[in-house]
This record gives sequence, structure tokens and C-alpha cells, in this order.
Amino acid sequence: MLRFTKMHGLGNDFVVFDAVNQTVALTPDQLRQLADRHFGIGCDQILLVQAPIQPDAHFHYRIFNADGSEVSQCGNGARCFARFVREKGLCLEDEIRVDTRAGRLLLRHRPDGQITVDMGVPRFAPADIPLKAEQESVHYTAAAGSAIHRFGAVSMGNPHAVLPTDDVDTAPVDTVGPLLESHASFPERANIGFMQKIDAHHIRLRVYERGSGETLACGSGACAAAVVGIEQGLLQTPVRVDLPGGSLYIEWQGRGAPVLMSGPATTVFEGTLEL
Ligand SMILES: N[C@H](CCC[C@H](N)C(=O)O)C(=O)O
Repeated sequence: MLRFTKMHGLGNDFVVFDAVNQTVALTPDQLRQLADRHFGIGCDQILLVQAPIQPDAHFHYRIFNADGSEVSQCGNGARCFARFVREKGLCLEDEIRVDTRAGRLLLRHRPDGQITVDMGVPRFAPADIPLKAEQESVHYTAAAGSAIHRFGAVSMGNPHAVLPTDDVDTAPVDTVGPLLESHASFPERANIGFMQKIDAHHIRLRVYERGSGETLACGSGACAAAVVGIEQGLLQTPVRVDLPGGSLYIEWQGRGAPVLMSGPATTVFEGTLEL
């Protein structure tokens, strides 16, 4: 029997396991079943809270999408991670050092109850995203369906493409999202964001997530959209990102600097799982 906690960050929802005090070994089929909203618990991602591998870290953090794929970054999940380890008494510090496959995250509890995550330094080289492209650019194009799509691209520890739209409510998230998510330009697939500029410090965003489909919020996607918007000269730090599930606040001082993302994390219920 496994104990789990159901959580969400602005409606991007997670099944979280304490893998410090229990052994959690789930196959991709078990992960997919667990994420299924009819045959399982239902979630966008599964998060494992593990003992640290690096000596100066508090924890290691593993992330699995609903399709069972393991990935290296989840921003909304990182805020839930911070709430989880505090509520479970696993770590009472205000600043928590967490390692993922992609690198180091710093999770900081704020006096107002929200959490700020240092998401690391964004990477723009095509090989780092990864993206098949001759050279780095603030604009790329890809032919998909019957159209040529222009987008910015960045790695937040996971791959993101960001497309401009005049209105997120009518953006082709359901059609262009899946086409680009698995487009040949992205050797490891990608998360596809549709960004509507309100003003230089405010956007609306919808994200078709790699391995999970459209979610109510995407933390790394909010970071990617703000960074791409700043790189393209459309936005200035800080940026408020309004997602269907709520708002995140992103700060980025430019190339070489880390991206800071602030927002809420919510515990919904506790449960046990018979596998
Ligand atoms: N679908 C993402 C992982 C979850 C990211 C998202 N839930 C977030 O809050 O950053 C990927 O395949 O890279």
C-alpha cells in the first residue's frame, strides 16, 4: 500500500508520493493508470519526493507526465513540493534545495503563504532546448497542418515553444498544440504555449503540455512565455501571467540570470493506493 497526497498549483494537479519514507517503484503503465481520471486517481503529473543525491541538497525531485514519460522540470509541482515537505514535517526550513535531472531548484516559503521557486537559468541554444535549428534565434518557424507557425523557444529544464496569439480564448490550442508538441523539430517533444500580450508586464497564456495535453496552468510554461516575451522585446520584468487556473508572477533580469516564479500551492486530499 502506498500513501499519496493530491495537490494542485492553479489547477495543474498532481499525485505526490513521499518516496523518502516509502519505496515507490511504479512502471509506466502504473503511472498512466494512476493519472487516468476515470480508472485511476487522475492528475497531470506524478511527483516523487526522494532523499537527496547531491550532498548539499535537501531532496531529489522526480516528475512523470500523465503519459508515463519522465521529465526534468515542473514549476507548479515545485511549489506543491515545498508545501508537501513542510506539511509532512520532512523539512521545516524556509529555503529548500531540490535537485531534478535538469539541475538545482531553490524553493522559498514566503510570509504570505505563497512559494517562490528559483527555476534556474533559461537556455536558448537549440541543442539545449532541444530544437532542430541551424542557429539560435528569437523567432523560429515550423510547418504543421496547413500553416507555418512562428514561435520563440527556450529550455526551462524542459523544452518550450511559445506562439503569439491575439486572443488565448480562441487560440488553436487543441489543434496546433498537439501538432507542435510532437513535431519533428523537437527531438524530445515540447510544451506549447499560446501567449496573448495585455501590456509589457502582463500576459494571458494557455499551454498544451508535453505528455499531458492542455493543463489549467503550467509553471515552467509561464516562465518560458515571460522569458521569450522579454527576449523578443515585448515584455519587461516582472510579468504577471494569467492562466486559466489563476495567476503566476515571473521575474527575470536577463541572460545568465535565473527565472523566479511565485504563486500558490494547495493540498486537496490524502489517500492510500493498493497496487
Ligand atoms: N509537461 C511538462 C512537465 C510538467 C510541467 C508543468 N506542469 C509545470 O508546471 O511546469 C514536460 O513534459 O516538460
